[in-house]
Amino acid sequence: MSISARERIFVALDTPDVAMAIALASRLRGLVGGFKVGLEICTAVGAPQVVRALADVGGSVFLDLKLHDIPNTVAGAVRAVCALGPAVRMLTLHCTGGSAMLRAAVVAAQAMPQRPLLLGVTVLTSLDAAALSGELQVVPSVTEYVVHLARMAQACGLDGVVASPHEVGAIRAACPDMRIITPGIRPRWAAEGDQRRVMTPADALRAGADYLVIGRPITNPPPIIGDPVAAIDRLLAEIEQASTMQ
Ligand SMILES: O=c1ccn([C@@H]2O[C@H](COP(=O)(O)O)[C@@H](O)[C@H]2O)c(=O)[nH]1
Repeated sequence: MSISARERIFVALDTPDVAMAIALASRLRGLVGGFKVGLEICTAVGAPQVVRALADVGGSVFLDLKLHDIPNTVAGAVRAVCALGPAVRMLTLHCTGGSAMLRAAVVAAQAMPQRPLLLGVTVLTSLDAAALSGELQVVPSVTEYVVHLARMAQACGLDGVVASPHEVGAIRAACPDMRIITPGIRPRWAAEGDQRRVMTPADALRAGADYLVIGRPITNPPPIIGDPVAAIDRLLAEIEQASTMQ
């Protein structure tokens, strides 16, 4: 069954205010595929509270905790997330935690009655080639390193990876069965901000991304666009227009 562009969008609810996040999710439910919650709101109020509140709204939850610790600790955190129930559809962990950590996460999840998809974060979309080769001293190119991490994630049993849209083609060629989730999505009318490896929603979907994570362009759109609902309408119109021009 093919998935619509709308269903491929997860809105990043980056706020410490759970009431505000839930109000926005209630407004946007049905217009997008689901909601991504991460470090800001989960640190402010706790992941269980956030997940339960979003589940009450009826939203599908992408829990972007970016777990990165020793295998035993990550396994425990994965079990705790699994216990939150089926509302959590996806969970992230950093590939750079290494294969022992990734395998421990998979084993822990598989032992639970239900589990979310486990996604490995490759190279953060806020990093560019200069940061990777300079301050982080990573020798391969961004794409080579992302593909290396994706292959490792696949070998460890993860379900997919998080990467920039620029690496989707290379990941797809190396790991055809892995789901690919792309943040770093910027329509032409939205500010890049701290993101570095960005692409428009239409181009990211054309590149083959399975899901797009979009935060500020929807939650805080520029005045010429209007409010979050108008931003989604505009994004979808641009995706539709690009597909008819192909
Ligand atoms: O490499 C990554 C991994 C995760 N993210 C998260 O996605 C959203 C993007 O929000 P925008 O406002 O659209 O920039 C945010 O929650 C990040 O934590 C990412 O950007 N890059």
